[in-house]
Amino acid sequence: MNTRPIPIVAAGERRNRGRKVAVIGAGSWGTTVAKVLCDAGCDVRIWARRPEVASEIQVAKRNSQYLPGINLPKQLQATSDLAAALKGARLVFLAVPSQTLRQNLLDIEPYLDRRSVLVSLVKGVEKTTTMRMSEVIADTLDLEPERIGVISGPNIALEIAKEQPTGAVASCASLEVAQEIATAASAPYFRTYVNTDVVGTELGGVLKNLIALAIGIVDGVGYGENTKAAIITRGLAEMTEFAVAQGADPTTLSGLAGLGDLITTCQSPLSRNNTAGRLIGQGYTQEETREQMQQVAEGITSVAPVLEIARERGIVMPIVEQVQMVLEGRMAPKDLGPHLATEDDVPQPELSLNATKPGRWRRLLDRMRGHAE
Ligand SMILES: NC(=O)c1ccc[n+]([C@@H]2O[C@H](COP(=O)([O-])OP(=O)(O)OC[C@H]3O[C@@H](n4cnc5c(N)ncnc54)[C@H](O)[C@@H]3O)[C@@H](O)[C@H]2O)c1
Ligand SMILES: O=P(O)(O)OC[C@H](O)CO
Repeated sequence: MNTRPIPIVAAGERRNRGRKVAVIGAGSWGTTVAKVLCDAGCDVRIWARRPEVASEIQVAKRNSQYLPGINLPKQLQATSDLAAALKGARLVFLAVPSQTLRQNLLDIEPYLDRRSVLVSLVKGVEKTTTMRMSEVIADTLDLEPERIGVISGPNIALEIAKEQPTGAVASCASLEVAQEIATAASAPYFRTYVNTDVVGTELGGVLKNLIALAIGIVDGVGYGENTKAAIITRGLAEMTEFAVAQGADPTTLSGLAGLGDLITTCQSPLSRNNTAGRLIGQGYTQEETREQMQQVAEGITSVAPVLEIARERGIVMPIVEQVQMVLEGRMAPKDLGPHLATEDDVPQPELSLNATKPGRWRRLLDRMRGHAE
């Protein structure tokens, strides 16, 4: 019997041989995912809005604006022609800003194969509708859930483009389709797990951006690690409560798409959300920060729609509320940290979930006093 281990690359290449995939959007994340897909053995076409970006990727195998210094795989094909990018693609990965996705979907609709699966790589919500990206896809293209997927995780593009190892989660209502997506997007330096919790996977990516803004703000003020650790810990509780109220599985939020992504975005100076927060903490206005940022910082746009949903559903999100107050100039950045607790007179027990909800708090106190319901 031949017991020699099969090299992962070869196995991946074999599984993906002849698999045609498209990536829509050639910013830092779209280009990085295109590299991962190529390294996994897929036949990849990336669409860039600007012809000069497509041309640089196609000819020089570089995307110098978004991934400076990275050599892209020689087999990667790039185009600014949507029809050419989508021809024959069963998996279509979407890496455009959240606020343009709806229009981008309308643009690609005529060229989609009727069996195509659309995979969102986007970590924002639509401001005008408060919809998650999978909801925008379903709403715009009227696709069944088995044709909509999501990938999310601790994924700073430049690190992955340098082949520094990490993981992510591919999610779809159909486990079989999630596995197909994960197989296509698994390279030796990029391990993709699967789940069927689209809501949790998607919201993990959205909500960690809001907590990373808070971390950036206190970093800009000059606060240290205690403040940040408190925000990350309480932030995860806020994220989990919000996501579970929308139907997410809480375990998703403690996995790569939740805690994992929260850690990387809060720690990395490469994170755009973290950077935007830091500029605001240093005293720049929201407008000045937007001008300085050359790239998408999804968190800034997601604060208002997330809070709109939270308020409608009675979910208390003190950190995100304070981020909004700071963004709008209603709170000084230096005041964000000390106000992590609610204004209740009674000291609260620390809970991973719902510590801020008065009803839950009262029930918990009752239980602690031995008056269980
Ligand atoms: N960069 C990362 O590390 C990373 C990792 C995971 C997820 N994401 C998510 O991926 C999404 C895309 O982010 P990114 O990092 O690639 O952003 P980016 O700023 O690097 O690139 C954005 C891309 O969108 C293009 N674009 C702008 N307006 C457009 C329009 N109207 N139509 C089509 N394309 C348009 C830009 O030309 C650019 O190619 C975001 O939701 C982000 O949260 C990013
Ligand atoms: O640069 P950010 O803040 O958009 O974060 C990038 C990724 O989402 C990290 O997983």
